Amino acid sequence: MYVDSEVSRLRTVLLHRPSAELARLTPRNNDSLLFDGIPWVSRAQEEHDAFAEALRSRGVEVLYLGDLLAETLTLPEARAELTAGVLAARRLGDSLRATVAGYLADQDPDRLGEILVAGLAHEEIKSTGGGLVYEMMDRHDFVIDPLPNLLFTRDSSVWVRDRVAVTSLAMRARRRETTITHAIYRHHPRFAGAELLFDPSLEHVEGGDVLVLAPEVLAIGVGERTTPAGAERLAQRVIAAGLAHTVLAVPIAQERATMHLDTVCTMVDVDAVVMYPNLADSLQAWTVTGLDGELRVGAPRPFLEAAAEAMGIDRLRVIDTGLDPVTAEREQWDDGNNTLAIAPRLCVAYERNVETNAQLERAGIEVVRISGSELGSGRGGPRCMSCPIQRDPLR
Ligand SMILES: NC(=[NH2+])NCCC[C@H](N)C(=O)O
Repeated sequence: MYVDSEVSRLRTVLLHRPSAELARLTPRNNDSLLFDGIPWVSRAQEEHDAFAEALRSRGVEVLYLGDLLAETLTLPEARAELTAGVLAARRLGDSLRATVAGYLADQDPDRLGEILVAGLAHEEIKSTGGGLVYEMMDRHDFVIDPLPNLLFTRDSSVWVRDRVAVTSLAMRARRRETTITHAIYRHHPRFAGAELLFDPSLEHVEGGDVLVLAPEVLAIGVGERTTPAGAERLAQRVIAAGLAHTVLAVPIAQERATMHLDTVCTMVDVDAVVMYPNLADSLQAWTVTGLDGELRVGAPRPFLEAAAEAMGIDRLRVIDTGLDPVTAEREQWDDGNNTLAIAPRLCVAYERNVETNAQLERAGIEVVRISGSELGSGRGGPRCMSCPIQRDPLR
């Protein structure tokens, strides 16, 4: 387990193959579950399988969150922890909580894992003892909420060198995701000895906001999901642990279109980014460094300048997608700027962003195109859907 850049050769990645949790989405709940549409589940799975295959065929080991979860649930301690995470929901009340506890106790690890991800509807359990909460619920109400955004494995954990930050997700619909990543990293033998850098009880930070620009240099977007306090806390942790010398806190608009820094900017080479042209010139950064155990905060300056200086390069190149503002806005919305680098100058992108991809290729970046007509309805691209666990060291 080791990640010290966004672009060096990718060896191992964590993905989540979407499944029954997507079938929980309806026009009544899709907004609160952070989807913009109702995906066709089997097509979304096909698209996701093609994404995984594109990575495997280029030598990347793909780990699936669902498999790791089922394996983790064979361990009694992990099982108890994950079950407790679900039962803690206050809205259950005592009698329904006891019913759900009994139901979960009867499930084998595979099925329990599925339930933790896909949730549980009222009609799927029978309460013998009645209870006011059970009686007053609609049969389609969720006793356990589904986690359709688990698809975006980027957000619930981040590796920085050999440590993992289990994040603190801001949106209610996603909070429980980190009980799963936390349990996997704490208990699964594959991650034995991994030290936790951050945990979900801390201030809000989401992985889509965290970019490892270069060894010891992080950029953290601050907006709808990551708060200034979250950025400060993560900066303090990585600097104190000697994992970074500089952290750039980058304000982004608190809007759905730009929910994470990686929706407007991702790296495609050791010194190049693809960036939403409508804000390439206006992005700013606060530079956070450490001195004698204290954090020092510099005055805000242009992001590209601050980044290049921290990275020790002359210039951070912006691949100029040359797009007119309307095309740029459309392709940004469809995650055109959300690429996943497999190696320097080799990235995965959604095929639908025709113009952005063409410009990337003109700039010498090889683009592996995947389809995302269904996957994209959750508003996330290849970077959002992947959590790199192992990359070759950059230098
Ligand atoms: N790293 C990312 N940009 N992730 C995208 C997450 C999309 C997800 N539907 C959400 O709203 O949270």
